Amino acid sequence: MKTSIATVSIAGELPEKLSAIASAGFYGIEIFEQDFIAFDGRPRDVGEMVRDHGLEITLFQPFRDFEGLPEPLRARAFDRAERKFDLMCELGVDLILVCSSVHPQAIGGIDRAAADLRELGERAARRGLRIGYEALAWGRHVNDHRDAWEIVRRADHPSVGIILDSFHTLARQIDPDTIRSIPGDRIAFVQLADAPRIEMDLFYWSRHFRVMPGEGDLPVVDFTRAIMATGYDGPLSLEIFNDQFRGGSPRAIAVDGHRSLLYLADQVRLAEPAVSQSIPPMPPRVSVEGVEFIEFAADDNEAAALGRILSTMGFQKAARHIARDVTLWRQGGINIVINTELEGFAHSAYLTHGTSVCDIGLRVEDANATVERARALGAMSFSQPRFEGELDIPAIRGVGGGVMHFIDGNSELARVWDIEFQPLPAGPDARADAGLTRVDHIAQTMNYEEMLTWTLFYTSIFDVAKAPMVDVVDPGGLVRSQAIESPDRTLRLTLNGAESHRTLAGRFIAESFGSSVQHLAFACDDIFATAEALLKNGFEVLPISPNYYDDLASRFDLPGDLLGRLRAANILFDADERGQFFQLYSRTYGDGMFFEILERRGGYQGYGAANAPHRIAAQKRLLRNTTQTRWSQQTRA
Ligand SMILES: O=C(O)c1ccc(O)c(O)c1
Ligand SMILES: [Mg+2]
Repeated sequence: MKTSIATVSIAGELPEKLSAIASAGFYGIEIFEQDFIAFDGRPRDVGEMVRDHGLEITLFQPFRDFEGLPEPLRARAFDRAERKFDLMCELGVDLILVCSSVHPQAIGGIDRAAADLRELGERAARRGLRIGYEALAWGRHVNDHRDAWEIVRRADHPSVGIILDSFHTLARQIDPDTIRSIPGDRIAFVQLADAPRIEMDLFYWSRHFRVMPGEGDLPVVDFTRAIMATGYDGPLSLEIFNDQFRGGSPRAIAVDGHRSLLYLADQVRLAEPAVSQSIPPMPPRVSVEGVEFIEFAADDNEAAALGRILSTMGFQKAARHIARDVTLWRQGGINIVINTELEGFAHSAYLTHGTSVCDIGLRVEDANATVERARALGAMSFSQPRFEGELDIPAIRGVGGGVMHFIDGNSELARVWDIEFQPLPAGPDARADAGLTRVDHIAQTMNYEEMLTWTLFYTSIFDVAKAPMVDVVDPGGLVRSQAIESPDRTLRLTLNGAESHRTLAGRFIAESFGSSVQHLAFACDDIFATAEALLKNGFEVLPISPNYYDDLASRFDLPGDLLGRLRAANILFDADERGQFFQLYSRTYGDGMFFEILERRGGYQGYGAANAPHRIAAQKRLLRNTTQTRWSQQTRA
C-alpha cells in the first residue's frame, strides 16, 4: 500500500514538512503549488530534496478553472497548463490534478469538458505526463464524482483519469458505492479526508475543517472499500485542509496522518478481504477488559500524603514490591500503585510532572498482541531494566509521555500481584473500606490541539468508540470533553481539551508541565453509605454551593427527602431517560488533581456534564487562597 499526504496538510516550511512526512513513514507527497512557490529553490532542487527524503512526488496540484471556457480564455488555459507541465518535468512528477472549474465564464456542457480534457491529455501524453480530473463539491457545473467520471469516460484518453476525493463525495452525501462501477485503471489518484458533521457551507467546511480519516464523522471506510473494490492500486493520499493542523506540530500531525491511513486500511482489509491483498495485516483492535492498576509517581513525602488521602477513601495499604520502592493500595477491584523509586521511568515522570499518574495498566485479551498492534500503528513501545523476579509486562507510551502496561490471563501476567508483591499486614492507622468497587473512568487533560491525536490513538488501537463531544463550562473558559468507551464500558476515558490557562484544566497542564490524568473516578454501589464511610474516615469532601441544590429541585422531581440527603452529603445528581447518577468529589491536590466517587443507577451512561461547572466553581473557591502545589502541604499530617 502506498501512503501519501498533501503538503498542505502539514505545518512548516517545505523542508520541515518533508522531514516530518518522511519520518512518519509515508511513501510519497502531493506537492501543493503554493508550497513550491513559497520555497526559494529551483524545481529540480525541490524534486531532489523530496527524493533525498526517500519520498516520491505522487501528484502536483491544483490546476484550476480549466475546462469549458470560451475563447480566448480557453487558449490561455492551455498555455497555462503547458507551463505547469514544464514545471512538473523539472520536479519529477507525472500526474497533475485538474479540479472542476469555478470560473464565472465556464460554459458547462459535458462533451465540451470532455473534449478539453482529451486535448489536455493528448498534450500531457506527448511529455509523458498524465491528467487527473476531480469534481470539487462546489464546482460550477461539475460537483459530483459521477459527472466527473462521465467526462473522463467521454474524454476517452489513456492519459486522462478521474481523481476521487472522499471529502467531495461524502460531504455531499453521495453514495460511495457509486464508485464501484468505475474501472480501477481509470482512477488516477485517490485523496482521503474526513470531517466532523457540522452544518456549514461546503467550501468553508472543506478549507478549514477537514481532519484525518477516523477523526471525523464521514463514512471514509465505506468510500475506501469502494475504491479498493475497483481494483485501484495507486496511492491513498491524505489531503487535509485544517486550520489547527496548519499551526500544529509537523511531526505530530504527520504521525497522526500515517496512523489514520493504516487504521483505515486495516478496517477496509477486514471489511473487503477479497480485494485487500496489498494491505498488510495486523492484530485486531484490542478488547479491553478493565483497568488493572493506576500508578502514581511521587517522592516519599508526597507518597505519604497521597497514602493518607487514599486511606480516607477506604484504600488499604496491601502490599509492597519485592525489589522496588513501590506500594500497592487496594479497595474492591481497584489497584493503586505508588512508586517512589529514585531511578527509572516513574522517577523521571515525578521530576518532570510532580506527583502524578505515570502509568495505567489495562486488562486485555492478549498483552503481546496489544503492543504489536500499537506498534504497527506507530505507537512507541516501552521497556526498562527489570529486577530478578519481575515480569516482562508489555507496555507502550501513551498520552503525555505516560506509560500503558497490559495484563492478560494467558500467562503469568495475571498473577503479577502475587509474583512481584509481598502482602503487608493491616497497619494501625488503616481505615474502613468505603465500598469503592472499580475504576469508573480516567480523565486525561490535554491541550485542545492534542485531542484528535489521542482520540485517534485510542480508537485505532483499542476496541473503543467515541461518545459525542461535550462542552464543559469553566468560569475561565471552555473545556471540551470527549469520552471514549469500550462496548461494555469496562474502560471509560474522558479526554478533556483545555484552550485557556485560566480553566482548572488549563492550569493543571501548565503547573504539571503537561501531565495527563487529572482525575480518577471510582464507582460504588451505594453512594450514601459510601459518603458516610468517607466522612468517618476523615475524607475531605468538596463542599457544594447551596444554590446548586435549589436549582436541582427546580430541574428534577426528586422523591421524598432525596434532595436533603444529597445536600447533606455534598452529592451532585443527574438523571436521563435511562437512569440516575450520583457523584461527589475531593478538593484538588498538587497541581490540580482530584478524585471523584460515583454511583450509576439504571442505565445512566453519562458523566454528569451538567454538574461540571458547579464542581469546578467549588474547587476554584477552595483554590483561591492556595499557592501550594505539593500534596504534602495540602493534607494534614
Ligand atoms: O479547496 C480547493 O480548492 C481544493 C483544491 C484541490 C483539491 O484536491 C481539493 O480537494 C480542494
Ligand atoms: Mg481533493
